[in-house]
Amino acid sequence: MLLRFWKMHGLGNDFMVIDLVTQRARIPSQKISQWANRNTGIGFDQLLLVEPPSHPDMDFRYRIFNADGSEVENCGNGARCFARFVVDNHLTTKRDIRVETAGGPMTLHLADDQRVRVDMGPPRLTPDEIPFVAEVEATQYEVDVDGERVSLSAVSMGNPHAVVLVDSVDHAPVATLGPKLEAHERFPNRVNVGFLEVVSTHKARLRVFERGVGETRACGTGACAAAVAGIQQGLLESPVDITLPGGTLTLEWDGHQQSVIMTGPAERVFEGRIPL
Ligand SMILES: N[C@H](CCC[C@H](N)C(=O)O)C(=O)O
Repeated sequence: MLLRFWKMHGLGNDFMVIDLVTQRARIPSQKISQWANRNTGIGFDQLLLVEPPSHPDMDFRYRIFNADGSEVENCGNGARCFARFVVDNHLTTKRDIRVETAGGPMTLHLADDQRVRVDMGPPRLTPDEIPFVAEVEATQYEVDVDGERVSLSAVSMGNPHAVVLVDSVDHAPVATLGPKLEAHERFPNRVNVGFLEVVSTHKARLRVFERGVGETRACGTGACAAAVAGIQQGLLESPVDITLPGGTLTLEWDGHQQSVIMTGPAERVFEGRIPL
């Protein structure tokens, strides 16, 4: 069969998006890394599947697979593209769209200025929820990386994030420390690694070495986790504009049990068909 898909991106974090509501197909896991290949495939950071919901109070099921084929709990930039996809493909007439993910429920709102506002749910901060190996919950942890002591925050947005404060993202050790932390033994499910530079109380810069991908142009859940870590440490105040290499997201968070609200763009690049 020929499978219809859209290529989309959120601030350069790019996706293959497949409608499995009007198309019936099972995607073999080995196809994901083949399609993700930027030389011999379509090329993307994540594959997003749009599926019918399994809960009556949800509009869709939203599944996310990294370029390495691993299925993950959440993708913030992908959530914005998901909203644009289902509205532009007339899969819903709603503008507040409830989706179920492996990391929990979210509400996506397509705003009039073409930006998308996502209620990402509350951050999860206890070590067990992240998961992260630690005796007690803290805003900062010390982790040994090849004999080097690294201070980091650990936050889950459904998916796990480590946030490392740096003086400048331009000189951050993304390519060296990123992969070491991604696979660190204290993160049993591996982890996304954010490098956060605080510019002012309402502005920051961020680069993210994503679990299962490597450094991306932007990471929505990473921006959420960085905002939470900065606010918890009194370095940032809500709302926070976080600028990543691909552009800027706006994050709002009023404290522990509250949802993190993320607002940003979602773009369609092209439509395609691929043999399956
Ligand atoms: N690499 C992430 C999934 C995609 C997250 C990112 N693309 C976003 O926008 O949140 C993980 O393994 O948890």
